[in-house]
Amino acid sequence: MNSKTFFSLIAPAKLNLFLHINARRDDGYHELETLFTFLNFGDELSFELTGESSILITGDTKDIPLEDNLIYKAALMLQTDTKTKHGVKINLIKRLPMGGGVGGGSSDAATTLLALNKLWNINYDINKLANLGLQLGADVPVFIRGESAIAQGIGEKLHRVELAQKWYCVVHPNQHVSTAKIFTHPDLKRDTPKISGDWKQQTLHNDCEPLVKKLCPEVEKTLQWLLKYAPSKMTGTGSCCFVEFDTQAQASHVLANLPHTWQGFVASNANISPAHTELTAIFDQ
Ligand SMILES: C[C@](O)(CO)[C@H](O)COP(=O)(O)OP(=O)(O)OC[C@H]1O[C@@H](n2ccc(N)nc2=O)[C@H](O)[C@@H]1O
Ligand SMILES: Nc1ncnc2c1ncn2[C@@H]1O[C@H](COP(=O)(O)OP(=O)(O)OP(=O)(O)O)[C@@H](O)[C@H]1O
Repeated sequence: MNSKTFFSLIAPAKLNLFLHINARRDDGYHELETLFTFLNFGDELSFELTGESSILITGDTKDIPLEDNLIYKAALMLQTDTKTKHGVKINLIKRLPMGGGVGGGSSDAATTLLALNKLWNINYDINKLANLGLQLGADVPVFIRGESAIAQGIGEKLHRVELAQKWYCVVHPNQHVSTAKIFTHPDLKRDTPKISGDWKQQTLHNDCEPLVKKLCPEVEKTLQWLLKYAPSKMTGTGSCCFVEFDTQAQASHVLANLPHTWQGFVASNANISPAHTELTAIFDQ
């Protein structure tokens, strides 16, 4: 089979290394400042040109109705926008916890847009794809652009940053936290001042963490447990928590001791999204 009409791509996890909420806008969305890094771990999507115009999704779609699945929504959006006659069969292997704050749904959507842009020969530039992606979720543009970045605005204004390579042990406390529920909660802290000067010199934190700990004691327990090994943090609106190390061995040691009630994984971070690295290897070499 032709490797350009049938190929697999990762939809990597992201971590928010910090997340400051500065204000609430009139439309309910929040102005924030957050540092995104990508992990070398994620869902796996395969794309096959079928010769028909339908969009078929198979694999670990769990109980998400087709019309709500961000993979389907992304494919349909691109098909409608371009009026292409092409269709696709997409298979999903799900490894990222849903509602875990590691951006699984957004990353699936971004990988779908990046892949179909090539498979259907559309050739939209990254700006156009990122603008389309933003309609699917605030986190989609960073996955489309594929560079570790500080995000501002509602998450769509991205400033590229270079981060040192680290190893992370990411723990999912078996809790699903709804992003919308956290952002609409009256107790969410929404007034952290915008960072002025070099962000590396500042005290950085996640404004969602105190509220999620209060609403979800299992997250509090996870953060406490991880503290035995290193300073622990929560990503996004939770529920995943993580610790950072210089070596794989240190991160793997934490995972090896993880209580059985929780799941976790170990991964290094990447300044370029592994989805982009894989796509370049398929199409540009
Ligand atoms: C918190 C983060 O995970 C940080 O990476 C993201 O900003 C959330 O991104 P996302 O999951 O793609 O979010 P969306 O699907 O666009 O929005 C989910 C819900 O979160 C709230 N939301 C999201 C992003 C933002 N900047 N302000 C918000 O208030 C809105 O209530 C929205 O209804
Ligand atoms: N392909 C998909 N994969 C995961 N979730 C999906 C998908 N399609 C739709 N969703 C819906 O999106 C919701 C959020 O999923 P996601 O895994 O992106 O959450 P998250 O990791 O908390 O994201 P974020 O950090 O962006 O808030 C899920 O609860 C699910 O109902």
